[in-house]
Amino acid sequence: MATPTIDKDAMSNLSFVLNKAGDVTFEERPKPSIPDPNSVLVAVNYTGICGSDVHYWVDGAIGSFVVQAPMVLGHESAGTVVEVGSAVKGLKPGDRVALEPGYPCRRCSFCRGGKYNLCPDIVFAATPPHHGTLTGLWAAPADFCYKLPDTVSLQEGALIEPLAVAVHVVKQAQIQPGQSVVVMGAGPVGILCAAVAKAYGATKVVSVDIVQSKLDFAKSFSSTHSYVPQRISPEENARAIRELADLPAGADAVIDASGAEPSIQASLHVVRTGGTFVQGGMGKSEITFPILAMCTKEVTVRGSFRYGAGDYELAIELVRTGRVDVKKLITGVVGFKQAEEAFQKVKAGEAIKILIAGPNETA
Ligand SMILES: NC(=O)c1ccc[n+]([C@@H]2O[C@H](COP(=O)([O-])OP(=O)(O)OC[C@H]3O[C@@H](n4cnc5c(N)ncnc54)[C@H](O)[C@@H]3O)[C@@H](O)[C@H]2O)c1
Ligand SMILES: OC[C@H](O)C(O)[C@@H](O)CO
Repeated sequence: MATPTIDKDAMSNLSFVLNKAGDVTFEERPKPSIPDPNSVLVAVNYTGICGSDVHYWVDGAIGSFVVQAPMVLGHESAGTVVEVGSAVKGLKPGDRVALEPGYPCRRCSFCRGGKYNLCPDIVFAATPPHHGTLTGLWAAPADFCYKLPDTVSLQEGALIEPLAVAVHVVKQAQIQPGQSVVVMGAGPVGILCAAVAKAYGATKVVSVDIVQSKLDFAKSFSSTHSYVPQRISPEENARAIRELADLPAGADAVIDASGAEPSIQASLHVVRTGGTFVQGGMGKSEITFPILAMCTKEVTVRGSFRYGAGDYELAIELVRTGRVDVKKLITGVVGFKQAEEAFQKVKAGEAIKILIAGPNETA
């Protein structure tokens, strides 16, 4: 097939810029060029809104990451390759790609040890001071752009990022076929963790959330059971979850995708002796933690941060094979100029995932 000609000079590089907390503007920024022979230029087609984008928009900071200069938001994107560097193999103009938005140094002990998500010098889109992908054109290393199969749409491609987060969490949980999993939180990440756990062979997947409508969606998507925490102690909520799902010994694995202290506490009581707990949610930095339950049950406790080697590939494969139907998470798609309204809807809890079309997207 002939390579399509894409005129990058005719493209807009309109960007959605956060100036400071609550203050966003649209700005036509200088077009990036390919920085080195192994990089590509991508026209961004669709971008999802992550809770972290909303946090930066509302508070101007997440923990020690503070927006000190105007920053383009967004990091959940898919796009179309416009131009490739001279050394790039395997990608050509016109290819549709999911963008992995964090670029590690490739030289530190974490990168060399295969855990590049832990690289201290990673340049991560829309984590200050680095600009994000809510922009027209994006330059990226070619090996962090994943070609989408023909049957996977660009809109689905924008959901590969949160799905890769869930893939990483589930890998950390080391879920085996036939096991039971409790997922605290049924936002996009929790829902996707539940779906990936099911794809890994978990036969009981319990979603827990304080919002009934989120649980209704989780049940329709992949969970086998759901539970709304009551105003009782974490131990009592854990007991209720075990009774509900017929797990008298507790769950093999528990994943926190809420960041909420009470659910982290309940997690340590619902996990079985010798089970695994994975912290994926990012809430308060310090909490009261049931450390004796962890000790006496010999619970394996793991963190999970972003995604690493193989996670994007597996996320794409889960979508290609229909095991995780990410389309169902898309509440709506808005034009680029409606980005702020889309952020408002996500903040108000009116959407699971809203996609923002890129400024060059006409559909
Ligand atoms: N570890 C990582 O690399 C990584 C990556 C992306 C997101 N995150 C974090 O994962 C979490 C989930 O992300 P998301 O986009 O789904 O966010 P979200 O805010 O949409 O989902 C959180 C869910 O937790 C629920 N919740 C709140 N309190 C609860 C409680 N006491 N018990 C049970 N559920 C409760 C909320 O109702 C909500 O549905 C967030 O904390 C986010 O910051 C972590
Ligand atoms: O999906 C990736 C996450 O949103 C980011 O790690 C963010 O939460 C912190 O920079």
